[in-house]
Amino acid sequence: MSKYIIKGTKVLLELLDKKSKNNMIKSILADLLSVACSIMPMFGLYNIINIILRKSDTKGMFIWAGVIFISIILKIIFHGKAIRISHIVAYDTLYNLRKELIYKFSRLNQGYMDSNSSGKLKNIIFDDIESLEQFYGHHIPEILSSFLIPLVMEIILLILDVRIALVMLIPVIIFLICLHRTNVLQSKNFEQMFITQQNLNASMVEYINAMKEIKIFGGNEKVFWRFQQSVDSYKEFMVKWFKDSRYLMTTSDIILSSGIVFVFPVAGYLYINGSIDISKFLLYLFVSLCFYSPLAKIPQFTDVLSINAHIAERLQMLLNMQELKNHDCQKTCVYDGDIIFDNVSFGYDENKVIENLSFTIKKNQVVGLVGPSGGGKSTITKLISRFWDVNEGKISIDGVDIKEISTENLAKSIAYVTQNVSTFHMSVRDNIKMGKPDATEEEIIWAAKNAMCHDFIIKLPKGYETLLGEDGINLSGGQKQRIAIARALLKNAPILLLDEATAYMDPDNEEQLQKVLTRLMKNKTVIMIAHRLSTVIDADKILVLDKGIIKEEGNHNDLIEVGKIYKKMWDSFKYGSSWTLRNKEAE
Ligand SMILES: Nc1ncnc2c1ncn2[C@@H]1O[C@H](COP(=O)(O)OP(=O)(O)OP(=O)(O)O)[C@@H](O)[C@H]1O
Repeated sequence: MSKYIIKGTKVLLELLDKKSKNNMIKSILADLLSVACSIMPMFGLYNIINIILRKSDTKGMFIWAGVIFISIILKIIFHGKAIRISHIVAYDTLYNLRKELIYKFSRLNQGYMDSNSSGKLKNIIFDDIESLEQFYGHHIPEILSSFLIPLVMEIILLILDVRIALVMLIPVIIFLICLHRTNVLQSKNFEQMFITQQNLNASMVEYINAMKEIKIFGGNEKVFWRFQQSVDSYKEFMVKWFKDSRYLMTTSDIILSSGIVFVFPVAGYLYINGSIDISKFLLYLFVSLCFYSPLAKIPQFTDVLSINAHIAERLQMLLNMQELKNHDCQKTCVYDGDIIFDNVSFGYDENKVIENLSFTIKKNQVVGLVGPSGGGKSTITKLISRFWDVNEGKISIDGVDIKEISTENLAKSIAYVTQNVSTFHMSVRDNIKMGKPDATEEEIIWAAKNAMCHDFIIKLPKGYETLLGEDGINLSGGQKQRIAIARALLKNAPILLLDEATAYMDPDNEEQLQKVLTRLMKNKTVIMIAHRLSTVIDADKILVLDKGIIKEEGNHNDLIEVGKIYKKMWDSFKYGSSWTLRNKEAE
């Protein structure tokens, strides 16, 4: 076995918890007993042949036949037990790994989730982890018997006749050389295989997700070409790999099934020159028929083991990835003081999105963030929520660096409504209740009414019980946003982040909702990002952000008086609104 497989097997075993390790030992012990029971029939057969040849002791023959029968039954029982326990280990481990991984994802920098496609993440959580079942459920007990049965037979043959024992080994040696060479080739290719497989998976998900845009804007050929290219490169890679290893693979397959070709002439020669009697001759032939079949399973094991070992290493790397720094807060506190950006710099990659940014948002202040697209407005709200950690500088709430606040506490303190709201595959009521899991019916309806979604919810087929998501109802963008606002209202967190929270709504509804929000935002610290400037007109302070730098700061009237960027934006906004009105009037 190559070093790679040994190292990978070690990693696979490290992924087991203590209970599973103990169970694994039980499974191996049960399989060892089953191996002992597999050897017994050989003795029985040897004794039966002797009795037949001597034509004596027919009673003894039936006793040996009974021993063979009982050994077979015991083998079935022990092997069944070994497999049952190993499957408990397998599914416990898959469950634990999936749970740990999902928990890990929630503690990782959001950048990891963004830089990995959903296809890739699904691949890791579902396919990769599922494939480990082969190792834990089958290979641990079976691989042992595949080695042990021939090993015990070989020891017995060494005691009976060293010459036959050595001849038996010739095909095994050729087989092991081929197997080793195949494994070396495999370990060289595995990394590349995973990359091509992942590209294939990602391009397939991209193709399916982009179907809507393709239908509207065309470009099928270009996107399909990318998909086709990853299918082609996967095929080419696999074909080349099999081409390189074809002789090694076929030799290792065939050499074992032709083991008798080596044993038969040597045993025949020894019988003819009187070195062994006919019972030994028959026994050796019989053993040569059974000796090699367990070994034939080893290439399958090493194949799966190499894949599993590679997956296990990647999983371990992922599980050891650095999490967002997350000191547990000593007090059970909810942070609702001033939010201070102190010389903050941040970039998603090497390019800085925000540079040396400093500002203060006082407790219970309503602050509007405006500015050209791509200026870093959403990034500011994401940094406050710690989707990412700042590269330099410090963000503090209530005087505490947010890196020192447990993510749980920070999450309790913030309600965040984004442009792209996700609803979950559950009832409307449960979707709203996510803001406060123990909310009463009255509270849910209060939140829904204030977020202006009660009216459309009661018109849904099952009202608040209507299922959303894939097999349920699809809500419009504006309706989803109102559900998210209802969630935020229920949560009643001291800090409210609204990132284009009303962007999908029509102007009449938006205005109404804005009034409700203004009322409910009292006694909360609010950061509001808006392209429609009418939304932030009443804010205590407006920050005009461009290329990650605050260009202007003040309330609406101050900024109009300054007469620079904000004033220009306001004039364009007014012109846009009046243009719409004039056109409406003309209709
Ligand atoms: N996950 C990401 N990875 C890499 N770059 C990103 C990521 N998210 C945003 N950016 C980049 O960071 C910059 C600031 O983006 P941000 O979304 O904060 O701007 P914004 O002012 O909110 O824009 P908009 O008004 O269009 O929503 C942009 O150049 C954007 O391309």
